[in-house]
Amino acid sequence: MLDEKYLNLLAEKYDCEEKVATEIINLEAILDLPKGTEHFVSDLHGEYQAFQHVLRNGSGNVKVKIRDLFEGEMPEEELNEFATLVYYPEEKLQLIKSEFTSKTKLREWYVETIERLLKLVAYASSKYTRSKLRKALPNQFSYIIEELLYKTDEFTNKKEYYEKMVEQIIALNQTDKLIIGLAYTTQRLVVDHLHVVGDIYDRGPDPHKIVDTLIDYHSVDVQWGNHDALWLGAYAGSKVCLANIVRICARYNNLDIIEDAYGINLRPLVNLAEKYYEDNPVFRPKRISDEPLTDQEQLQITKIHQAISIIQFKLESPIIKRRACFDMEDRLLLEKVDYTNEEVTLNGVTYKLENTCFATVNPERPEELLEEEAQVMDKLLFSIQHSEKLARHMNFLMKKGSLYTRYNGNLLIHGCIPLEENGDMKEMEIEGKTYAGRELLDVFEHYLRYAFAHPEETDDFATDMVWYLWTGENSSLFGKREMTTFERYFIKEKETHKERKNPYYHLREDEGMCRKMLAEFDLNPDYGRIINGHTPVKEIDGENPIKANGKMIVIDGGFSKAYQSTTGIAGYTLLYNSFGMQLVAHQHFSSKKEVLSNETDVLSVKRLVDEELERKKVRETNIGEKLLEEIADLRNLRKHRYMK
Ligand SMILES: O=P(O)(O)OC[C@H]1O[C@](O)(COP(=O)(O)O)[C@@H](O)[C@@H]1O
Ligand SMILES: [Mn+2]
Repeated sequence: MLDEKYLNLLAEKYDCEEKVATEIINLEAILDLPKGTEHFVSDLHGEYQAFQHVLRNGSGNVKVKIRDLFEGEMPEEELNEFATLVYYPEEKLQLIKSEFTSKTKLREWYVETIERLLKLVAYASSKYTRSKLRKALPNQFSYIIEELLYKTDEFTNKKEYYEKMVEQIIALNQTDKLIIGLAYTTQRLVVDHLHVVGDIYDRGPDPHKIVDTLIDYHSVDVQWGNHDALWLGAYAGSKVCLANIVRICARYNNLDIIEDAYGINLRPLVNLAEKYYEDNPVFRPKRISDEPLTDQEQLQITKIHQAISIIQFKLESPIIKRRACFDMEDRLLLEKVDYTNEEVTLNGVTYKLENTCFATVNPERPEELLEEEAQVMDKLLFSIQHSEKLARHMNFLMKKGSLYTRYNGNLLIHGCIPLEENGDMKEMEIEGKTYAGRELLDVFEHYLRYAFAHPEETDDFATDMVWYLWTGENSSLFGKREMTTFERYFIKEKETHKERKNPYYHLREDEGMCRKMLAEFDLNPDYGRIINGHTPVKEIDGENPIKANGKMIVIDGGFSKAYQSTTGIAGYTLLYNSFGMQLVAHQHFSSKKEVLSNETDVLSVKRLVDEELERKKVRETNIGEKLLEEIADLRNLRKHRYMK
């Protein structure tokens, strides 16, 4: 029985029996609609343009709908042109219009295009309620579009009615806006809910634009990646996380993100860098941007990259020392260095150091920051915590994000569930208590949320823990024994660069193991799957993203341009509609310009993961569960208030 207070509140909204009944009827009907389409993406790594493309074409879903409707009726080129119009309506309209020489012909094209778009919207919305469709329509035209969508079928003089309306739309110069609106409505309808399985940030140039897009997206959740946690950590007051994000931006020639997108003043860091550092080949920026760097610019970035890397290594030491439970003593590398001979001994082997830049390191106390370095970090932290835009973006990540998500029976997680070689959940002792599996992840998330809520605390356990999530052995986001950043910069021998992966990464090939992990998260192993990002699937070497008899799907295919040569493709995405699950492999995306002019859709190859035996309904989804609860409440209200 619901308590009286709650019933009273509910009765305020449904203040007569008819309203209660109407809502019950409405919700019951929704339960029998087919489940909405879920779209999964991961490891976007700042590649805004490529992300936009898969979002706009719904991982090929828009084209499928267009084909269903118009194949045979339109020749292939026209199909492609129409699809491109739906993806990039503003730009494509301009291109198409510029090719018309006669007004009458353009008018004919308008009439036909509007009609086609209306058909497409009607088709794409056929599994949704009218109210949902209404919400997806461009506000200023919703009335007209609804008239066109619904009335046309009912009247015998439908042709005339339709023509009259379209004629007026054209006469009043509203056509372009209407076409654009209908195109966006289609994009929105083909995907009901978007999951971003981590790593929005780092390596690529535009993570901030991706987050802006996600903020405006109609329905989305995020599973944090290790790179996202790094940004959250920086904002939450972790200086070592902050040093890392600046280092990665310098490494990939993306300091614009920090300076221009988030408005952070890098001057103090630049001054420090100019004072202590020279050119150094391993610290030259990796990413070649559209506008090549001048030698001067490249040199400056190279210096910044060294300055911030050394600060990062220094900042790691005290954390490792004060947090025994992180078990990272072997990462106290600055202290292991023999500064006279420029050597370091790791696991009993002595290696020569190359490309060193230890001008600010005091061999007696290597972890000590110079006064200037400390000031740089204080200033950087102050500006990062006062960037209005970053605050907005980080708050969004907190609101819509989590370490893992249980959704419609599946487990979505960026990295891993730390395991022992024998398949047991790996334990970690934190502040005197031992955790493993789901409990461990919940504790991690608790600390991250605590750190975020207390940005003024910079050296407390929770803040250090966020850095651990980036780089620690038991972190579900990282899942490797060590991050060999230091070795990769300073030691030539490749064996020192290796980062040993948690046994999870081979055990996940096993169906039984995946079932066990699903059960650990209270999901039904017969129906659920684990959806992972984080480790690039090397198609090139024949690796299969669908593992463990379909219980495990890894969708990091390399949106990140920097990684495409190792994966061989340009990313995977996953679609899950009422008929089942499909994996989409995307080929290299060159540019929006290329798509617009050649209408070559990025070739995407679909692979069936599984086909549902029966079409899945809303009733069987997370949303369905909520609706069932609402219905039960309403039935209660009906009984107690209206004695029915
Ligand atoms: O290719 P880069 O930029 O050197 O990055 C390598 C580092 O990135 C990591 O792979 C982490 O990033 P990912 O989450 O994208 O894998 C580290 O394990 C590794 O040390
Ligand atoms: Mn990752």
